[in-house]
Amino acid sequence: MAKKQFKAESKRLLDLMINSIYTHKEIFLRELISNASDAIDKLLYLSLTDSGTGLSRSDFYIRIEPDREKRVLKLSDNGIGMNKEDLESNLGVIARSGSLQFKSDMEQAKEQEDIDIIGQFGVGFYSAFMVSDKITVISRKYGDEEGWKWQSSGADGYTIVPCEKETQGTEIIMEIKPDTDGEDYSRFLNENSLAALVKKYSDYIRYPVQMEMEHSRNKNAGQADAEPEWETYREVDTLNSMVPIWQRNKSEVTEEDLNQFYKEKFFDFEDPLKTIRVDAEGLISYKALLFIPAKASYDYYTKEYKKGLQLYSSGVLIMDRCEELVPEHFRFVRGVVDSPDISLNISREMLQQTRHLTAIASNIEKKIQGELEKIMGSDREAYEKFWQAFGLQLKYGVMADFGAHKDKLKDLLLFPSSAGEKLTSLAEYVGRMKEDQKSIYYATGENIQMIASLPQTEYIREKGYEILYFTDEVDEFVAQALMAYDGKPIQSISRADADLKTDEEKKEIEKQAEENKDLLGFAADVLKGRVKEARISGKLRSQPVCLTAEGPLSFEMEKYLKQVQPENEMKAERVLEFNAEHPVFGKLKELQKTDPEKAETYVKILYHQAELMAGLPVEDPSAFCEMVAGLM
Ligand SMILES: Nc1ncnc2c1ncn2[C@@H]1O[C@H](COP(=O)(O)OP(=O)(O)OP(=O)(O)O)[C@@H](O)[C@H]1O
Repeated sequence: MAKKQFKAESKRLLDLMINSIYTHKEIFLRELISNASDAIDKLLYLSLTDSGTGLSRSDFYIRIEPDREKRVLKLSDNGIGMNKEDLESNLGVIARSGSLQFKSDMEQAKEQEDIDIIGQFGVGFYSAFMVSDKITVISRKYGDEEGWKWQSSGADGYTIVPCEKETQGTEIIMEIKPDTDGEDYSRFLNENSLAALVKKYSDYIRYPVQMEMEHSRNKNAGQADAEPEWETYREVDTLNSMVPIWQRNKSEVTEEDLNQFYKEKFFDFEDPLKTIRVDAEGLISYKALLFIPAKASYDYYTKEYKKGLQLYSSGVLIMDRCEELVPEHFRFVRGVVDSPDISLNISREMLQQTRHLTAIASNIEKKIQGELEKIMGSDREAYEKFWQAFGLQLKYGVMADFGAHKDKLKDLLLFPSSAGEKLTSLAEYVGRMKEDQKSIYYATGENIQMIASLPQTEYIREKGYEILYFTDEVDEFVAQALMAYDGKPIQSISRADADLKTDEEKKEIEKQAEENKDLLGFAADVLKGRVKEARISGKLRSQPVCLTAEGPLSFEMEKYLKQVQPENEMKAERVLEFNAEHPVFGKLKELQKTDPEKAETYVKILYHQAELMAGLPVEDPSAFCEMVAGLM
C-alpha cells in the first residue's frame, strides 16, 4: 500500500517533534486528552440537541491503557470519531489556526531560542511523536458503519486503510520509544506516573479520564481482632476531578492554575495581565473566567483575529467563539462563560437574539470596564503595559458607532503631555488645569519631540497650560468624538487663538495686520493655491513663521485620510502665520520694497520651513534646496 506524504508545513512540525530535545515531552498526554474531550464535546452536543443519539453525559469517557511488556500506550475515547476524510485532513495536514499560529510564532521565537516553544502551544496530535516511534489511530465516526486505521512512523508519511471498530470514537495507539541515557520514556507506561500527569495537566477535563490501577486492601478489614492481610486488586479509577476550573471554589484555585489554564487554552506565552472571575446569581446565573492578555498577539490588529468567548451551558461547550459576549472595544478579552440558563438547543441565529446572552454581555462589559479602571487606579505600571498593547483598541472604541461608547471609555484613555514623561488621563489633566484655563489643549504631530518643538506651543506653555501630545493618527478623531471632558472643551492649540488672547493682544495683532497689509497680500499672492491666507500671528515666539490648518480638517487628519483613502484629495486649509516681532519679518518687509524677486524667494523658503515644522512633506524638496543654496 502506497504511503501518503505529509504536507510541507506538517513535515517541518513533525521533524521538530520527532527530534525534539524538549524536556516537557509529557505534554503529549495533555494534548491527546484535550482532543478526546473536544471529540466528546461534539458528540454530546449532538446528543443533547438531536434526540436520536440516545447518549447522555454519563456515557462518555476517556481511557488510558498502558502495556509495559509491549511498550504500547493506548488512549481511547467514545467521542465523535473520524472518517477517512477527517483522518486525511486532520492528521495529514497542518493547516488549522492553532498550528498555523504555532508556525508563525515559531518564526518570531527563533530569535529568542530559549523560549519554551512547544510547551506553550497546543501543538496537538503531533506531539505524540515526541514519545512514540509509531502511531496507529483507529477511529469510527458517529453514524458510520466502518472504521479506519491511520498509521505513521513519522516523517516518511502515513497510510489509511479500512478496519473493524465496534463503537464510535477514537483509539490512539503509541509505540513508546526505548529509554535512552537522557530520557526515561518508560514513565509513560507507568500507571502512577500517568495518573500524576493527568492530575497535573488535565484535572479540569469535564469527562472522566479512566485507567485501571492496582490497589491494595486488607482482606480482614471489619474483623476487629484479625491480623491485617493485604491483597492487591485492580480497578478502573477516574483520575481527574472533572470540575472545570471556573466551577471550582475560589479558595481551591491558585493564580498559577488560572495562568496555566489561560496559556494552554488561548495559546499565549505569557501569563495574563489580569484574570477576572465572575460568579453571577440572580435573574441570570453564570460563571465566567475572563483574561486580559499582557500583550497583543501578533495577529491582534489584523483581520485574522477573531473576538469572542467560549460559551458553555452547564459544562457543555456550545460555541467556541461567541462574538456577542464581548463588545468590539474589549475584543482583546479572552475567556469562558458558563450559564445553565442558556439553552443547548439554541441555533446560532437564535443565539444572537437571546435576551440572556445580551444581559450576560452587558454585565461582562461592565466588569471589564470596572476592572480596567481599578488597575489604572491601583497599579499604574500594569495599566500602562495594558495601554501599550490595547490602548489603540480603546481609542477605536471611542470613535466607533458615532461615539456611542465614549462615556464608558473616556476614563480609560491615556496620552503623553507637556507635563512630563508620564502618560496622563483626562481626569488627571483636568486636575492640573490652571484656574483661568477654560479648555483642554492638544497638539498633534508625528512624535513627542516634534510636537514639543512646534512654534505654536510656545505661547500656550508660556501661560503655564498643559498640552496633550497627540501622536497617534486616530487621536484627533478621538478628541472630535469626545468633544469635551468634565465640561471642558478639548481644543487643538492651532485653533485656540480666540479664547487665549486678551483684548489688548487682539487689538495689537489687528494693528500690525493693518500696518503690514501690503506684505501679507504679497505673501499670499506668492503662495497662491498653497495657502488660503497669510496673517500676523499672536502665538509665535522664537520662530518667524508657522503653518496652521483652518476648517474641519487638521494636518494630521489630512495625513491619515491620505493613508486610508489615497484617492481622497481632501486637504487641510493652510494659513501661513508670521511673527511680526521676528527680525526675519523686518528683513522681508525691507526686501519687498528693494528687491521683490528676492522677497518672493524668502516667502517660499519660509513657507517650506513652516511645512517642515508642521511635519508635512515639502512639496518640491529640490526646488527648496536650490533656493536655500542660492541664498548662500
Ligand atoms: N480523539 C479525537 N477524536 C476526534 N477527532 C480528533 C481526535 N484527535 C484529533 N482529532 C481531530 O484532529 C484535529 C487535529 O488535532 P490536533 O490536536 O493536531 O489539533 P487541534 O486540536 O485542532 O488544534 P490544537 O491542538 O493546535 O489546538 C482536531 O481538530 C480534530 O478534528
